[in-house]
Amino acid sequence: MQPLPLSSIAVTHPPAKLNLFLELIGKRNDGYHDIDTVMVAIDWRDQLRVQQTETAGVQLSVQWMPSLQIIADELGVDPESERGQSLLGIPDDSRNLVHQALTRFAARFGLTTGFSCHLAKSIPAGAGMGGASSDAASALLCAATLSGVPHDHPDLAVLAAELGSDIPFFLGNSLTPWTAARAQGRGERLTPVTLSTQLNTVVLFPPQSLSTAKIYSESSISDVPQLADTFVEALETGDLTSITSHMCNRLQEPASKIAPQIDEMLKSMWHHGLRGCQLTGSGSACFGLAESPIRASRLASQLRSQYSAIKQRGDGSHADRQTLPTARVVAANSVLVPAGIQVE
Ligand SMILES: C[C@@](CO)(OP(=O)(O)O)[C@H](O)COP(=O)(O)OP(=O)(O)OC[C@H]1O[C@@H](n2ccc(N)nc2=O)[C@H](O)[C@@H]1O
Ligand SMILES: Nc1ncnc2c1ncn2[C@@H]1O[C@H](COP(=O)(O)OP(=O)(O)O)[C@@H](O)[C@H]1O
Repeated sequence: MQPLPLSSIAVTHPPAKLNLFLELIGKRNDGYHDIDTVMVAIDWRDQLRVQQTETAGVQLSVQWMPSLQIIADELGVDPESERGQSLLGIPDDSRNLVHQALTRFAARFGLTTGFSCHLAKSIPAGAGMGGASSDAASALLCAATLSGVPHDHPDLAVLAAELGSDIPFFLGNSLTPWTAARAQGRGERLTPVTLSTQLNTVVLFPPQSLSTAKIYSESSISDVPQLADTFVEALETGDLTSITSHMCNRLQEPASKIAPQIDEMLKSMWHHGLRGCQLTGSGSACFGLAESPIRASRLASQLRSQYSAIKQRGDGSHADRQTLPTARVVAANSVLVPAGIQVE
């Protein structure tokens, strides 16, 4: 495949993910955990635009969609405050996984050119929704598209696994994209899972981001870990009752101890009629399943109005908003990974 002209811009919409099942199998010598997890990609997306540049290096700009202030208001935080910064501050330098992915890609494929990219965020950070990992996988695929590297080049999977445990899931399989996959080992050993029906979810993100490393370090491994086999069979039947009765997330307990609002959110989600309500990944976002897209959007608006009613009852001052329970509420259905790439 030939490299595209430098004027070409690759555009894609990295999806978030939810862990429908997550069990800790054991502690590894490299400090990671052996896990057995089943992830599904959902239609809550960032937007990434990548262009090649004549000069080497990576320039990255980042913004929140639709705007930082609107997202901060939804979360009830002051974007200038320390809390707002820790929740909404996304690095635009080598700390960003997109920057790291493009830098490693250029080195691995011996490029003399560089990349300029713009990342528009919608997926909350520190939510357990894999936002950074999904952006990094999309950055690798955009770079491959622009520089004429086939999407099934084995070095892309190597780079993904080096960059993070969740990135191989989002890299997907360009020949047969998947909606859900079982991830074992650190998360790099993937087995596609057939979803016989679309999953309709409602996701709540409270104004609190959690450190993946800290949640893992506070977790404990069961004497009898459950494997995901039975859950995968349930998923393949598409029967919601069977699916929800086999869902689990071993990281929910340590996360709830650190962020007690998680238990409140889950109680409210069950009360509204969502099913299989649980934490995703290392949190802090929680999700539940609904019988249809219509019901998911109806339950999402009920939860949204419940939160805004609570906010209204406050005196509206910054201090008051900092303590009121708030959350971003989104209805999203399952989608394919990798996300498609358009070239402008
Ligand atoms: C928890 C999960 C579940 O899907 O997702 P998130 O909650 O991050 O979205 C993943 O295991 C996170 O994958 P990822 O976010 O890529 O983690 P990494 O950057 O590779 O690792 C961050 C830290 O988490 C811990 N870690 C991660 C993966 C793993 N299998 N065992 C671990 O103990 C390690 O302390 C590691 O240093
Ligand atoms: N492209 C990115 N988008 C969001 N956060 C990023 C990105 N690159 C690096 N980060 C950093 O990664 C952390 C959030 O990672 P993310 O994958 O969104 O959360 P989680 O691992 O909980 O799913 C934050 O500390 C953030 O500063």
